[in-house]
Amino acid sequence: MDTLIQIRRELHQIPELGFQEFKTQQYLLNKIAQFPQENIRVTTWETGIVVKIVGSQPAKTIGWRSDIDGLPIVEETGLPYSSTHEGNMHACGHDCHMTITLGLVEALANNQPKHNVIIYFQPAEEGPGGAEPMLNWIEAERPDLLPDEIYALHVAPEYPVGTVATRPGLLFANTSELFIDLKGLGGHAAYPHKTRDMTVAAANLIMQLQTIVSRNINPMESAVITIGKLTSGTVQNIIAENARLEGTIRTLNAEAMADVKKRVEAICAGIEASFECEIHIDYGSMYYEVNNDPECAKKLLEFAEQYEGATSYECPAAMTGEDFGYFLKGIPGAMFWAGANCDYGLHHAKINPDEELLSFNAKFVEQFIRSL
Ligand SMILES: CC(=O)N[C@@H](CCC[C@H](N)C(=O)O)C(=O)O
Repeated sequence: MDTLIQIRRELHQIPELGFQEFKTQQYLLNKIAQFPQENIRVTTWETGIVVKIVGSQPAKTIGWRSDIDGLPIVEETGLPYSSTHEGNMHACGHDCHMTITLGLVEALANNQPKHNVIIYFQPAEEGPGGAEPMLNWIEAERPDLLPDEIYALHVAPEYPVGTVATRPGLLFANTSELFIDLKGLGGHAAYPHKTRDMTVAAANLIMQLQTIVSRNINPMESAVITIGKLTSGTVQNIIAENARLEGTIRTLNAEAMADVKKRVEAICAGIEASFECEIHIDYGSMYYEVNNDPECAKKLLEFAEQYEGATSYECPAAMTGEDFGYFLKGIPGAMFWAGANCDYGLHHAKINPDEELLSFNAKFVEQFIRSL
């Protein structure tokens, strides 16, 4: 079996949530230790790793970032190399991102690049966010690990393998997590008039939250409010004293995010009054938008145009979030969608990327970095 496919399958079996990527970190360190070490400097931070490859005649430093965490999803692919961590799955392709990046490190370790290259294996992209604290550590303690420009990819199930899709400017949205706790008064299912039912309050709240996008956001702009999880009550014949909504907000700019949050708070105040309950809102972690440097995005698209087997595509922006946005806030660079050709989308329990994407992108990224 192709080495990269084997690596991807091994990583696929050990998905770990943000800042718990202990086995993943050890796996990556073991692999990196097998590559020629002369030009490699390895540093760890939390569950992440930074690898510096020293260039032969460095005039600049190029960065490449891979995220490393999995998601809390029960895998349903039925694959023989399914997750062995029950309840967790690499359902966002980070197993592929890590594999491609290991392929890149190996190639650069074997054949020294001209410029310095710094590789970031970054924890906790799905949450609570590893990029911002990793960058804070680098800026405070290891400024020598800051690159002059930086790139990253994300698998895209909807595109064929070989697709390199990106755009100058905004690629991914601003995000904010959203956790809402409701507290009322529980009691016997047969005596609703003596209780304050939080299942009914939560149901009303969800429906009212959906009016923010349809009634408060300018139709010429865009926003998303998704409640991905609702928990309420304890058993079928007790009225729920507590309920909790867990979701995410997506907008195309920071101002729209502030406007949406104002409406969330106003609607919650209304629910408190009408259902006689207490509501607590927690915005969890927020990700800065992924805003590609126009020149860097152009370089990627132009390189893909002339690269054999690649399809260069200037794609529309998406409401996905990515804490790679924090890297791009201070460093010019770009992210691209890498075609993964599969039937199920990101965050689905049956997602199964076409493994052809591994060797294609490992080579593509290596050649692109050498071209800079
Ligand atoms: C590429 C991707 O799917 N990223 C995640 C990032 C999640 C950020 C945060 N936990 C949130 O939900 O707001 C995404 O869901 O877009």
